[in-house]
Amino acid sequence: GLLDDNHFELVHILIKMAVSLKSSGSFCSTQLQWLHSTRDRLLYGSSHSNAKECTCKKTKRPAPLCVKATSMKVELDFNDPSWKQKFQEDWDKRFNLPRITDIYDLKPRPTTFSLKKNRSPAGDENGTPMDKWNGYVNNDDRALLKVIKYSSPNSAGAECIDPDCSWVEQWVHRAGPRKEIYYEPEEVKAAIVTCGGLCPGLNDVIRQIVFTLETYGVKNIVGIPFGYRGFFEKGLKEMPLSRHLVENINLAGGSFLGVSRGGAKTSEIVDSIQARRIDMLFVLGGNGTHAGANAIHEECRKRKLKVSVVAVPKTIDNDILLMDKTFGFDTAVEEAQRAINSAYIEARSAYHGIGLVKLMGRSSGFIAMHASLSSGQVDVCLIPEVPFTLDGEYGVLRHLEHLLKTKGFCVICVAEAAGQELLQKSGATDASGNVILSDIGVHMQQKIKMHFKDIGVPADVKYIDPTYMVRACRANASDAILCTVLGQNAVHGAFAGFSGITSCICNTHYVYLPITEVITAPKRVNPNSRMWHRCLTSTGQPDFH
Ligand SMILES: Nc1ncnc2c1ncn2[C@@H]1O[C@H](COP(=O)(O)OP(=O)(O)OP(=O)(O)O)[C@@H](O)[C@H]1O
Ligand SMILES: O=P(O)(O)OC[C@H]1O[C@](O)(CO)[C@@H](O)[C@@H]1O
Ligand SMILES: [Mg+2]
Repeated sequence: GLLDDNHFELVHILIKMAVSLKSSGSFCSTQLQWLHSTRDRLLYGSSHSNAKECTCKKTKRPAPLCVKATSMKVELDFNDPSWKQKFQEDWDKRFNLPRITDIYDLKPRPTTFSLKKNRSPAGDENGTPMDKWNGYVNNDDRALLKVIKYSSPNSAGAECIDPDCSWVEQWVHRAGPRKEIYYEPEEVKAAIVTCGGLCPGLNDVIRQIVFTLETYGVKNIVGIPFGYRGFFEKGLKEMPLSRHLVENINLAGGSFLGVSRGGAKTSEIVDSIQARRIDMLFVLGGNGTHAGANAIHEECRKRKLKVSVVAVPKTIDNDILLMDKTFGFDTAVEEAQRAINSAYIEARSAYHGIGLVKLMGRSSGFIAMHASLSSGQVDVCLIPEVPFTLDGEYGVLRHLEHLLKTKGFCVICVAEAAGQELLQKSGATDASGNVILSDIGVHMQQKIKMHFKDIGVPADVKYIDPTYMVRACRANASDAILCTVLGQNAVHGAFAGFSGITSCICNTHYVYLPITEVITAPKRVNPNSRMWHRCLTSTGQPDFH
């Protein structure tokens, strides 16, 4: 809070000093982290680390010179030779999966899930005993979350734990069917609910959850209509689901069950879960939905209910932490680049044509960045993580003048959350409490028209806002596969007795993460990442400030 733009150079020098001073033992490990986040704040207007001010126990330095990462339960001192071990112990605790056996003394039973048909109780048709069959995932199986060893904090996109960027293994739990399960399938009632905005692939996940539940032998499967609202709104009836009913739902976009925002009252939802005798709840949604799912899981624990709450991360925005991507993102990008292509054709065919496309993304610029990269037709990509100015010598408008002069036309892709600081805030929120953003697309359209009128240069502005078209379609092939795997794994996770987890893909492997670890903040594009740099290489745009 004490630093402003003039101090950027100072912070930079301090970072360099901190790295060289670390061996002297006088520097608290987390001070470096704070310096990095301060530099990010000065550079990008926001911090990219989850650092929060605190007091360093070791050096007793006053805040804010010592910080503790919000996600870390222990404070690390990198001069302590055992810091790595402490980090890993803390990591294992954080990523340990909550289980129903944490509150119940339950005995598991052999799984009913098997891909081997016609087996005898003692073994399969070839005489192989079932316990030798290796189609199951062991509870001790792990996948590595990060695989790059950065040699310096200055490496592109570096995510370092200590100033040396030491290699520290960060293991997460592998997803999949276990040999032993904690529910009698015949007695299980399973429910599925889809919350938040629409997203391609919702129906694919619902369908796979139903298929997999039936494979275990579950007979009682229901859909909760219209998101969390379906738990307590009078007149909304649960929908019985079966393989037969959901067989073809993946052929259409949207949600077979309906979605909604707002109205999440955890205690009423859990009252309803109890009254309906639901044993497993599968929750499909984004950040807000995951926070809701975790609250339901915690409330079930408090009431000592044997209920497994398993989430599947859905959002076209791709803004959920730690995972490679959320389902629906790929399809949204594919649809978005169609809009860019139309803008390109319009701009290319007009005299001094300027194509402008606004793309969704409540907190992050992932759709805009990826659609710009995939289309290859964008000259200027603007995302919320990278501040820009429209006016002035280094502003976007001056660059558009240059583009019209040099190539005769241009295409701009702007993320809906970009440049909000340039607009008047409405202060309004939606039913879930999400801020309703001001319209950067319309603002830019007007500014561009006015600017070229003022300087007396003709410009033909074509504005495209594809909004709901990018998310109301059915999943493409890669999303359909992702949905299939995540949906099946969600069911395996519930039968394995986990609750308060999400089924996702990390570093190309399918894993379970505790929900608590993915809801601390929305995931955002790192302006230091190679991906953003690739986007800049592709568009050829300069810095706009
Ligand atoms: N912190 C929270 N605790 C409990 N419930 C929440 C919380 N935040 C949001 N919810 C509930 O979760 C549901 C979905 O939230 P939201 O509308 O923000 O969508 P989302 O899951 O983030 O998906 P999208 O990516 O479409 O925005 C809503 O019913 C909302 O009331
Ligand atoms: O208009 P709705 O349905 O509330 O949703 C709009 C928001 O939902 C998303 O599609 C997903 O979070 C955002 O990109 C967008 O800001
Ligand atoms: Mg949300």
